[in-house]
Amino acid sequence: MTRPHTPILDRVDQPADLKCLSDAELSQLADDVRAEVISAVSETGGHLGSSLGVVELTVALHAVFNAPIDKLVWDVGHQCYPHKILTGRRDRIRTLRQENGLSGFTKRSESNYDPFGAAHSSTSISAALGFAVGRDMGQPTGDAIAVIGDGSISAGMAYEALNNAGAEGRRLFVILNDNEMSIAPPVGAMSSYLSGLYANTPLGLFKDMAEGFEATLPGPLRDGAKRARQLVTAVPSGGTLFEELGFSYIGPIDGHDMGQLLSVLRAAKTRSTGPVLIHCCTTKGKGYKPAENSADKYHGVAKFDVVSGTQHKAKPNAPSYTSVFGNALTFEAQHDNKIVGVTAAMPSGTGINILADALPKRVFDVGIAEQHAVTFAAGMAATGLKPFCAIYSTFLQRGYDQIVHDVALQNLPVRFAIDRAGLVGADGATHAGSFDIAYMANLPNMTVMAASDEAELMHMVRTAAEYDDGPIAFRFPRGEGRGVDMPERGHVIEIGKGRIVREGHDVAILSFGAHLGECLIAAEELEANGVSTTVADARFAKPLDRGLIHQLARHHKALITVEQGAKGGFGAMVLHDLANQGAFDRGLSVRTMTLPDRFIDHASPAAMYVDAGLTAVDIAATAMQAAGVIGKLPHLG
Ligand SMILES: Cc1ncc(C[n+]2csc(CCOP(=O)(O)OP(=O)(O)O)c2C)c(N)n1
Ligand SMILES: CC(=O)[C@@H](O)[C@H](O)COP(=O)(O)O
Ligand SMILES: [Mg+2]
Repeated sequence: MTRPHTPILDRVDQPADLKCLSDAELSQLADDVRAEVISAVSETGGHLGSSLGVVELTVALHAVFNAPIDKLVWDVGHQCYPHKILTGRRDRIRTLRQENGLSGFTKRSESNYDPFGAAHSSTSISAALGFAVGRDMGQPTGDAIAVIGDGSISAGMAYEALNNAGAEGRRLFVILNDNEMSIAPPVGAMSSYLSGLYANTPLGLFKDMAEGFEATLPGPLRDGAKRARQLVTAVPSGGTLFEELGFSYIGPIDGHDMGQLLSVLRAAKTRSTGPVLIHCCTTKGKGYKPAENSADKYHGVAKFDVVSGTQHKAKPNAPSYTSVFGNALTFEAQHDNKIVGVTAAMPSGTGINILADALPKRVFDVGIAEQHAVTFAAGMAATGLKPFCAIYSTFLQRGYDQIVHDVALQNLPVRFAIDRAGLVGADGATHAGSFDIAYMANLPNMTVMAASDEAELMHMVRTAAEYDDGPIAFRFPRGEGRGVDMPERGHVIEIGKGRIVREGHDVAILSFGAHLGECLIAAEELEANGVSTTVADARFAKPLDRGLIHQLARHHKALITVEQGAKGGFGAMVLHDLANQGAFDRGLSVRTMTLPDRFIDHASPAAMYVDAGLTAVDIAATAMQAAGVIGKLPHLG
């Protein structure tokens, strides 16, 4: 593959090297970095659009500030590829998101230029304020700079941080990277507010700032310039929300104009004593036409052809769980006008876009605001509506107190559609859906299901739609289904009832969720070793199918539970039940197979499950060991 010609970038190993470059060379460096990002991501896939949008900003920040003593905190971290290239990781940039390669996000263990890890949004201002306090209390820390996007600033945490930072009044820089995009076009009043801030101030008016900050400030009627001068003169005038919160506001500025960026950052660095917000306007996908022209601005892409922009996506063998969910929900909603869908800035990721296309008035995209999404759904449920709150397992963690306090405690029938359950692959540990079984199943009133295939998912959507007695959750993984036959419409499953999928008499494997396929493969291998194996699909972690568990416990030597989730989940529930029914007193041999008690690094999902010890071989080996059978696993080993 031809590598781009990058003469200036070739002279840069560390941010310190930028200090030797002229402003004109810094502009050329940005061009080189952009070419390198496009080339690298074409080979790895990843979050291209966001990274392309901050190329100039990244170069300017590293030219003006002094990382790693100054702390550059990237919100989400999905836009940090230019930062990685400039901070000693260029030699590994083509390993992005690959097994044993660079993470797709900032990660403390990867580089001391990543002072704070991320991947979930809206944490940067809080973390940067923490660094500012550390600095002021004598810790070896320089300036703290948070870079946060217009999508990410919609989350509650960002306001909690602005509120605190404004009151603290410490020197702190927040760069608002406003590209008028989240993953989807941004939603909400804050987004409109930000657009309004620069609607009447063409960015071109700030061009002169490239030649000198103070001397060339545009006229007094231009709000952004007025505020920039206010920073310089320290005369407060108020006006923007950020100023009301105690920040100096500068902007809007053109985030692709190196001259403007350098002037403003240098002035802010030299003069500010308190918190400053620099409103920087950028274009997601900047400088790569296929990205700029696409509806999602190439937010997240597969490997692609650089010339055409065509992505190399593998042909699916079965529909994705997400699309099965979206279609099933739409079908149910067409039959029940109380059903509504809620997403927190992930309409296509969750399949809620399918419902939105069919019934737009029945869908609510609340922005990146999972906590609000949950309580908002609870409010709707209290009126008799049937909200389906569709949130990835990992992001639902944000809304946990709301699940406990607003939903479960009040026994409100919110339906939680938990996508990306289990290990998700290239996004890695930050995005793994590891904990939801444990954190949902321990809640009074909550019903917890997991789909073992796409047909089961349809049944669970229907079951949830018709279940009104309290909150109910169903989880399903990222990616395609198992290719099973699907009904036209799901049927209602009896609450708390699992099913036997295969009958045997030595060992029972009780699967919860989408690892059923691996359990069935393991059963074949066990059979080949003379171990007759039952496989059951538990369907419910709560309420447990106690009758099924008793039956398996009584009629087998060993019982193995399998789940795509952390310890403390389904297996733990089964252990409690077995202990309390005295199964161990009768000598039953039990093993629980869960994700291990550690975070698993990014790789393909299959490789991550190997790392986790949750393959079909692992299941078969565990079952043989539990049953006291010595043998080999010829086909799998
Ligand atoms: C808590 C949380 N919810 C949802 C997401 C998924 N997510 C990742 S990036 C993103 C959009 C962020 O938009 P913005 O901050 O404007 O950055 P841009 O992608 O435009 O550069 C979303 C919704 C997340 N990472 N964290
Ligand atoms: C950065 C982020 O949080 C999202 O862009 C995420 O990577 C999307 O994941 P999916 O590809 O599984 O929708
Ligand atoms: Mg954005």
